[in-house]
Amino acid sequence: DLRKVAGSRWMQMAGMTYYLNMYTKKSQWDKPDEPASRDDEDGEEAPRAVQCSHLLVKHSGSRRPSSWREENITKTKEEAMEILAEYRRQVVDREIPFEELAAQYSDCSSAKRGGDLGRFKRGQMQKPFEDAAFALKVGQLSQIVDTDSGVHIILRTA
Ligand SMILES: N=C(N)NCCC[C@H](NC(=O)[C@@H]1CCC/C1=C/[C@H](COP(=O)(O)O)NC=O)C(N)=O
Repeated sequence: DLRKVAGSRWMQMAGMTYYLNMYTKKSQWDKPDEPASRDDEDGEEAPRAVQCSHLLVKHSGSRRPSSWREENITKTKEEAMEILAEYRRQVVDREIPFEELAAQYSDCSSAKRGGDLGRFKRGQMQKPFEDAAFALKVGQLSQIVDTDSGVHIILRTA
């Protein structure tokens, strides 16, 4: 019954007939026959907390279209995406270190720390950011991530 399954950190989603591993956030149709494991498919343990740096480019649709860099941010979301895609290319092609670009161009106050947000657990950051961050391996750079703050690239550092 549900309690026994849930007790083993699997959760049957109400009304649906699939099971969610509360550690890895992976879901499956068939009822699990053993307690949920922390390890995901490639044996990596699902982290409880991650440390990330990010480079945020805000736009006119951002929840707070203002930053230390620019009092009143009016660029469109499309323009922000183009700008951020170029920053991402410079990082991938190792033209400029991530920290340097974040320090100079990120619209988040974390720019002062090269984009470092410190360690955080699930439940602290906006969901799209959290999901992207927790899917990264240490040292990996995300694709462009869209939140109410604007558009970001995320580097997992620990
Ligand atoms: N725990 C740490 N270090 N700080 C608390 C973070 C709170 C969290 N923030 C975010 O989710 C945005 C997206 C990822 C980073 C982030 C930074 C925002 C972006 O700028 P804003 O849209 O706020 O002007 N600036 C600060 O909060 C939230 N739940 O709103």
